[in-house]
Amino acid sequence: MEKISVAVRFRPSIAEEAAGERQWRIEDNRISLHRPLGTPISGISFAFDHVFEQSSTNASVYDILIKSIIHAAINGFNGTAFAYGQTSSGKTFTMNGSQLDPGIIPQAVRDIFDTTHMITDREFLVRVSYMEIYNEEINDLLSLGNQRLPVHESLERGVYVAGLREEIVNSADQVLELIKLGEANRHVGETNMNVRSSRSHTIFRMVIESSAKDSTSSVDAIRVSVLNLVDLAGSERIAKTGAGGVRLKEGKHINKSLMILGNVINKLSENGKHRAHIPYRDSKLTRILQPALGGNAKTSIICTVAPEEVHIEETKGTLQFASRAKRITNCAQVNEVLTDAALLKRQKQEIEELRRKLQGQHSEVLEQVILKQRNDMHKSELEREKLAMELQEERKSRQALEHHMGEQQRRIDYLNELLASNDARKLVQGTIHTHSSYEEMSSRNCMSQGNTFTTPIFKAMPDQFVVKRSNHSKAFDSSPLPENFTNTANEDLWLQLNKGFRTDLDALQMTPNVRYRAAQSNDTSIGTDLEEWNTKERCLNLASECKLHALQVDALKEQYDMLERKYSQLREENSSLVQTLSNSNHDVVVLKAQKDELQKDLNYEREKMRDLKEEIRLFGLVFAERECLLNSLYSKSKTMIENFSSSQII
Ligand SMILES: Nc1ncnc2c1ncn2[C@@H]1O[C@H](COP(=O)(O)OP(=O)(O)OP(=O)(O)O)[C@@H](O)[C@H]1O
Repeated sequence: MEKISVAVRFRPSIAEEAAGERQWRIEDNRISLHRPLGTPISGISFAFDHVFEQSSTNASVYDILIKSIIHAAINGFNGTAFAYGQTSSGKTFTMNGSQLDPGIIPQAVRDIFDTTHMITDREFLVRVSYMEIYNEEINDLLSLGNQRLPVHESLERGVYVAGLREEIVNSADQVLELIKLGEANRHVGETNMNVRSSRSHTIFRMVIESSAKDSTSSVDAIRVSVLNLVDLAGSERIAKTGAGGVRLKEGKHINKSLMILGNVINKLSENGKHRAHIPYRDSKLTRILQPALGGNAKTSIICTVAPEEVHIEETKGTLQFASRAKRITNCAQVNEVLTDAALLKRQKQEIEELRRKLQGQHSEVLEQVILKQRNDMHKSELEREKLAMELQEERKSRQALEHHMGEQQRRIDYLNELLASNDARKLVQGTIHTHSSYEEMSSRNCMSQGNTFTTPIFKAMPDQFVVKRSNHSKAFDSSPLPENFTNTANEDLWLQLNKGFRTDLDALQMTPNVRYRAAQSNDTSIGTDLEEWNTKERCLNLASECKLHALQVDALKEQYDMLERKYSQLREENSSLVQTLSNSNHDVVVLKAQKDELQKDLNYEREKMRDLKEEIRLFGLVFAERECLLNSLYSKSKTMIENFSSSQII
């Protein structure tokens, strides 16, 4: 068990400090508020793991607070670092930094690649993703088409965002390019407080998998760690940011999710014994950060604050949040995976084989080929996963619809049965003529009543309340309550009562243009008629609802078929990728054989050259010997000739 490490960072003051203002003072990682005259204000003093002054750099924040988490992540521990604070207090500056003073994210990326390159006995696979939570919806910052992604949970993967693009990477520069792309897609906007205010929470995620290089056994564990670097949107006072319209809506979502984060931290900071339910599920942010808050991760929070007097209340709020966060304990452990959940494990054999064969041959180019193939394989895996999920959803909604339709059908059957028994009863009583539709029934009723239509009585009605249509319809300006208000109403009366609301009269047109008379409450056939009428109408409604559902089912079936097609297309693509991979394996084998042949020829030539050299050397030796012999013969004969000539002269 270890505590979350919490630091506070003051951003440089924007305004000149005026005399007579309260001030924050920093002493040995303790922050306290002082009166203008310098005396401390009691009760406003906080201690943290570290406090960074206004002049601090991102490099020092990284070294003191973040580096250990990054190194632990390389060794298999989950890690999270996030920046929390009011708007314009320097969160984005801390996470992203500037050209001159790179922030935590670029420093972490460089550190990861520098460190993993130095570890020679392990092989690493790093993948990255980048998402934002904007107005409580998750968007993929690396793929614009991936919006409103769902959060899922599984035993193997824990809480994860389904369908998020993940890129396998092998250099810091490559990751920094991806971050640039993501930054361009992030929601930012201008407020009174910040010209480039982050309007969403962003989570930059790196998954680091590693395995021992010399391990050949397929049951060896692979370490998988997840590193989240989070730049939260800033809490804001709507009055201060001057937000309206879109900004206001964003601000409400931001404040709400930060409030839920605060709730989670409050609950976690309570004494373990009395700890209540932790509301992780109340927001997407807390759900995704769940392992970082009271779970299996090493976590650092950097709380950024503004030093100005005008922000004292917000700063106090941030410091209180930070104090509570300091009490949270996490339980981080190395994550070792034995199943196929590790990507490295799934890809390892093929890639290893390829790499072994390609060793020494244009290695940079071939590394790129391997990386591309890794990414293609991973992408098609993700795509397949997404499609499988969509298929499952479709299946569920189809099942639900079919179930619903079945229910409707049962209800229709039941109602038909009811009707049939009702008809039978009436036949026995001899009071009903056969009819097959609602219209028939209506006309039968009209005819059987002469020129009058018996309307059912639901409650006790006042005598006979009769509506009579006249042929003219005029709009009236006022509706004085008629003095002679009787039980008989004609259109004029309706118009007076409704201030000329014609819609009511239009509705009345649905009934035959005849004089109506309310039925007497003692008419015994009315109850049955009403039941029959209602039943028929419900039948008609249900039938049309069924038709609609059938249409929906057809559309869903089509969509389902389309998804199936897409799924099988992807499978094909995947198998063609595997085929390409095996082709390139084959090419590598051929290349290697050619190289071996050439090597053999070269060796043969070398040997020949050595023999020739030896021959030349021997020849040189013989030549020198002969030359020596000749020289001595020459000098001997020369001496002899001289001797001979001198003996002749004497
Ligand atoms: N430590 C710092 N050193 C230099 N400049 C800083 C520092 N912190 C913040 N700033 C500057 O202050 C301004 C606001 O900072 P930033 O955008 O990082 O705030 P924020 O907390 O991310 O705001 P929001 O929540 O609105 O997105 C920026 O211009 C940034 O460059």
